[in-house]
Amino acid sequence: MITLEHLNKTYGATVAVHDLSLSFPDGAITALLGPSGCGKTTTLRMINRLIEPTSGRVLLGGQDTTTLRPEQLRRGIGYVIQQIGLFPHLSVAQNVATVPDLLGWPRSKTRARVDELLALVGLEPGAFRDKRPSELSGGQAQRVGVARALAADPPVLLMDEPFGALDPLARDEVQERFLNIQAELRKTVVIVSHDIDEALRMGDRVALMRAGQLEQFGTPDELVHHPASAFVRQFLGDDANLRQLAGVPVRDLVEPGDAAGLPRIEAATNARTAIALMLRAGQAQAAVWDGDRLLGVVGWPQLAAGAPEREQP
Ligand SMILES: Nc1ncnc2c1ncn2[C@@H]1O[C@H](COP(=O)(O)OP(=O)(O)OP(=O)(O)O)[C@@H](O)[C@H]1O
Repeated sequence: MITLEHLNKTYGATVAVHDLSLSFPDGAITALLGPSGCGKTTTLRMINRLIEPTSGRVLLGGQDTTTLRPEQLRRGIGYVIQQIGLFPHLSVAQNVATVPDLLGWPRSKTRARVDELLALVGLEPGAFRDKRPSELSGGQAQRVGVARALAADPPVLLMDEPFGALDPLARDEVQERFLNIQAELRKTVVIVSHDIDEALRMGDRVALMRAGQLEQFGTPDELVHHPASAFVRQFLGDDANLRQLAGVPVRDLVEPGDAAGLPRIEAATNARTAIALMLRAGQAQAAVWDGDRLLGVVGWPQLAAGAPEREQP
């Protein structure tokens, strides 16, 4: 759906993006990853024309984006940034309704949509609809930002370090929630991150950039197990395997077995956390529960075997 063709952006003598050609798969999350200054944000912003390319093209559903008016283009593209920029004088509901209001949706339709989205991002509409941004925690504000970006149901969502300002616990929670939402909505998502854990966890695909160019594009498994260059291997680090486990819920690794006396872990717990819990409990196995349903057990062999190939959308 989104295709970059020989995209370049220069600022005087600085080459921010150099001859970048890349297609972002439909209905999947692609993480743009790379060291500071490698051109991630510039690339993202050329998709919604907040930055105009020096040369090259961006195609959206086959259409050259320069044939669309920027405002028209941006209404079809949700945009979430780190400093979410909620309007402080507007309520949560009014913030989420920004684009539907611009599009002139009837009030009742907008209201229903706002409540639906707040529920989707895990904010009880009755409790949060009328709050002001200043009354929200960082994680709650970020979820309102996601709800706002999804309000007009855009097929494409661009996210620039969306969870970067959150503490690790809140970040884990919001990432998990976003992945659950995405499993349902299947938007075409491009997420900029310099956080390797986040990119490996969130990305169905990862585009690793270096100095304005694409170093490797592939699934997290491909980057971890088949790095295309020494740079990729170094950038992901020696513990890339362990990092990747942070993206695998233990429900994917469960095997039948005797759960008696084993420590309990929830099915949604990621494999890396599971290892930590088992270490702490001094056990080589744990029982995996989905609420009050016992799914089976996981043990070192499954966990140590590394992350399985993930199903690709
Ligand atoms: N408006 C600008 N004027 C001049 N140079 C710029 C401008 N915007 C970006 N650059 C330069 O272009 C390069 C790429 O910047 P960009 O913000 O895209 O990197 P990034 O990968 O998103 O970095 P970070 O992870 O630090 O946000 C950098 O060298 C940056 O200094």
